[in-house]
Amino acid sequence: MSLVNRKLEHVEICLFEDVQGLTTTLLENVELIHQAMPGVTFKDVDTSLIFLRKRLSAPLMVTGMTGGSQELGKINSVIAQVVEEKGLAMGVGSQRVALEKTEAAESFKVTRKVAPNAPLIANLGLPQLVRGYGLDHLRRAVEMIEADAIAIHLNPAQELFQPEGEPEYPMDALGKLRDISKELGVPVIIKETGSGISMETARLFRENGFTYFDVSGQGGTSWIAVETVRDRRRGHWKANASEPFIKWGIPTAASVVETRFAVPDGFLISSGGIRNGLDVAKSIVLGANMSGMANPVLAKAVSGIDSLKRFFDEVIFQLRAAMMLTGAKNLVELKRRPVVIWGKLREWMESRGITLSDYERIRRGG
Ligand SMILES: CC(C)CCOP(=O)(O)OP(=O)(O)O
Ligand SMILES: [Mg+2]
Repeated sequence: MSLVNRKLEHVEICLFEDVQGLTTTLLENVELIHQAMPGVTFKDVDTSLIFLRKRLSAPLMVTGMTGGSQELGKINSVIAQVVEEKGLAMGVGSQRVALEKTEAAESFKVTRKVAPNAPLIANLGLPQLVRGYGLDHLRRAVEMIEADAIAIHLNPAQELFQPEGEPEYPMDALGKLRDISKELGVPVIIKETGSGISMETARLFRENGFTYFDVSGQGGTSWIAVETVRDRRRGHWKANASEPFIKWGIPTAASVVETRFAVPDGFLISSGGIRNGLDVAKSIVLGANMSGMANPVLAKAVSGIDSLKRFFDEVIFQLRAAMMLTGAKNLVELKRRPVVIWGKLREWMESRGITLSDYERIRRGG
C-alpha cells in the first residue's frame, strides 16, 4: 500500500464512511451559566488571542489532516486561504509522505504560499522517530511550510489497527524527541489523534519540557474505525479484533480536564469532536486555550471556499454569543466564568481524583 494511496483513502473514508461521532466528547456534561444581565454588548465581544507569537481573530485552528497528492493539496489550499482571511491557524497532515516522496511536498508547500501570515503547524508521527527520523527530518517538515510549530502526533491506537501500521512507542523515542526539540527552533505540539491525552501522558511530556498539547480526544473521528474500514477492505483479520476498541479512548472534555490538571502552565488545544462555537466556548471555560476542528472543516472545504468561510462565520458567531450570554467580553474573562460539570464527566473526574474545587482553581489560572 503506497503512502499516497493511504492518504487518499483516509480522506475518502473520513468523508463517506461511518467513522464519526461513534462516541461523545462529554462536552454535553459541561454547562455554561446564562447571565440575564451579562454586562456585555455583543459588538464589544473580543475573541482574539496570541498563538505562536501571532494574533488570531478567534481561539480556533484547523488541526492537521492531509496532504500528499495534487487533490489533497487542493484541500490544503482551500483551508489555508480561508484560515488566512479569517485570521485563524492551521495544521497540515503528516508530512512523512513528502519526506519520502519529494513530489508530494507541493501539496503542503501550497499552504504557506496562500497563507503568508497565518500560524501554520507542521506534522510528523512519533513512530517515525523510532524508525530513524531525526532533527533533519523535523527541520525539513518545518521548512517545507515555514511552520511556526510542529505537531508530533501520538497515534498508537490507530497504528495498532492500521493494516500496515507501526505500533512502536518505546520510551527512548520521547528522549530523542526531547533532544531534537532543543535544537529545532520552533515549539513542538504534542498531539493525539482521536484517543485523547491522559494526565499521566501530559505529566510525562511536561517533565520532558513540552508545554503545547493538542488533546484530540474521543468524540469526533475514530481513527480505530477508519483503519478498521481499511482492514475490512483488505480482508485483514484485525477488522474483527477492533470491535471492542471502537469506543476506546478519553473523551475530549475529560482529556482537557486531565491535561490542564496535569499541566497548569501548558498551552492546550481542545480538539476531537469540536463541532460548533459553543463547543469552543465550553472548551475555554473547561481550561483549554483554544479549540481545533478537523472533519467538519474537511467536509466544508471539499464543498468549496465559500462554504468553509460561512462555516467559520457561524462558529465564531456561536462563540461570541456564548461569551455575551455568560458575561465574558474577552477570552480571559471567559475562562474565569462559572461552569457546571455534571454527569459522566463529573464521575470521570472524581474517579481520577480530580476534585471540582481543585479543578476550579487550576482552570481559572491559579
Ligand atoms: C490521524 C492520522 C491521520 C495520523 C496519520 O496517520 P498515518 O499513520 O497514515 O500517518 P503517517 O503517514 O505519518 O504514517
Ligand atoms: Mg503512521
